[in-house]
Amino acid sequence: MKKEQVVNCQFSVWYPIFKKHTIKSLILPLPQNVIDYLLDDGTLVVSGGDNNTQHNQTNNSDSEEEDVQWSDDETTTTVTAPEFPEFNSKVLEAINSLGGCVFPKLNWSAPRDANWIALNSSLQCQSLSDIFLLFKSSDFITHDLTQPFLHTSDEDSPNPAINYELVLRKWSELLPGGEFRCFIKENKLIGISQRDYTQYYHHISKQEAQICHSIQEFFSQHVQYQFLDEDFVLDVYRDSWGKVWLIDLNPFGEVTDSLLFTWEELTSGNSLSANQEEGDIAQQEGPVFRYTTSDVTVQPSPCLSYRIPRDFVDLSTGEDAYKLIDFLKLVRTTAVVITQFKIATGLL
Ligand SMILES: Nc1ncnc2c1ncn2[C@@H]1O[C@H](COP(=O)(O)OP(=O)(O)OP(=O)(O)O)[C@@H](O)[C@H]1O
Repeated sequence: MKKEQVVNCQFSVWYPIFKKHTIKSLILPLPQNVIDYLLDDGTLVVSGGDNNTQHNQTNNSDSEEEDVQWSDDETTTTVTAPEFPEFNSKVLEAINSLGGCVFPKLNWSAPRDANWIALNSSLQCQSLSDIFLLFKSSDFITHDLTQPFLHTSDEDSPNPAINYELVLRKWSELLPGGEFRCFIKENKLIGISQRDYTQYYHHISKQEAQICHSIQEFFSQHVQYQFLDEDFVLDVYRDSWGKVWLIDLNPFGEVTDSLLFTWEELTSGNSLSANQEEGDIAQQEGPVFRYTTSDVTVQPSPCLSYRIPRDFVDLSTGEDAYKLIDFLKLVRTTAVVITQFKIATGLL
């Protein structure tokens, strides 16, 4: 996978090409001070309260009296949030024009690994502070900002310049059983995988031929030969009427999860073979379709390890589990207390 392929898979590159077949979205350039804020480790976020403000902590506060001590770490204290009034009003305007609820992304990634931190445990956002809370808690967002060209084969060539963007997509309730990932090589659809392979969906085994056919048709009518590259990965959604929508476009390579395939299989040049464990239909000249066929093969969710910091995952067994639960309760209570304090004192 070359750097150019990563550049081409940015939202702002593929969205104009496939606008008619995907969820309505708006793209806002991300100002440098917002990027700096997102990358600043010493700054924490407390969610809640007013939709227009975020509540954070930075170093070197001038307003010590208003501070709330949040941690023992001397470098981290609670102070008035940095404000980005101009950017904030652009974001709110965009959110309103998309119906009031959005799904946020950066150039490539959504903060899928951080939904556990949101009060509603969802990526649904109604304000800039909702977005900041998710972005600042997400390794996927940090990856976009700091190492977007990881796993590229031309790593010695200079990195292309990236204009960072906030992508706001109209919130849509997507049923996980309707999501599929398609692997396109040399402009041919070679493989389709159930996106959420951790679950068994009865309707997929019942309708495998129709699903495969509708995705193939969508691909050949609307996608094939339309994109800048001939190798890429497409995420699609088949709604309850059988209509297929484009959800996302990703680079064809290690940086993208190959789900029920392996990258070795996908890149070897050999035709994909049937897999005994998962549903797997191969039509002549058609893609191989893999899905989970029974509860027996169900696997743990790939995002499980992101819900809480890794050290806490280790703590979560044995007698230390109680300490972990107490700690998490304390974190949440502290966040609520800080928010209530700020509301009471007019800081929010
Ligand atoms: N507009 C939306 N409204 C609600 N949920 C959405 C929306 N867009 C995407 N999702 C959900 O979020 C998931 C991740 O979205 P998306 O593929 O855009 O993120 P990503 O970070 O690029 O993921 P990946 O790197 O795996 O491609 C989707 O599989 C879908 O379940």
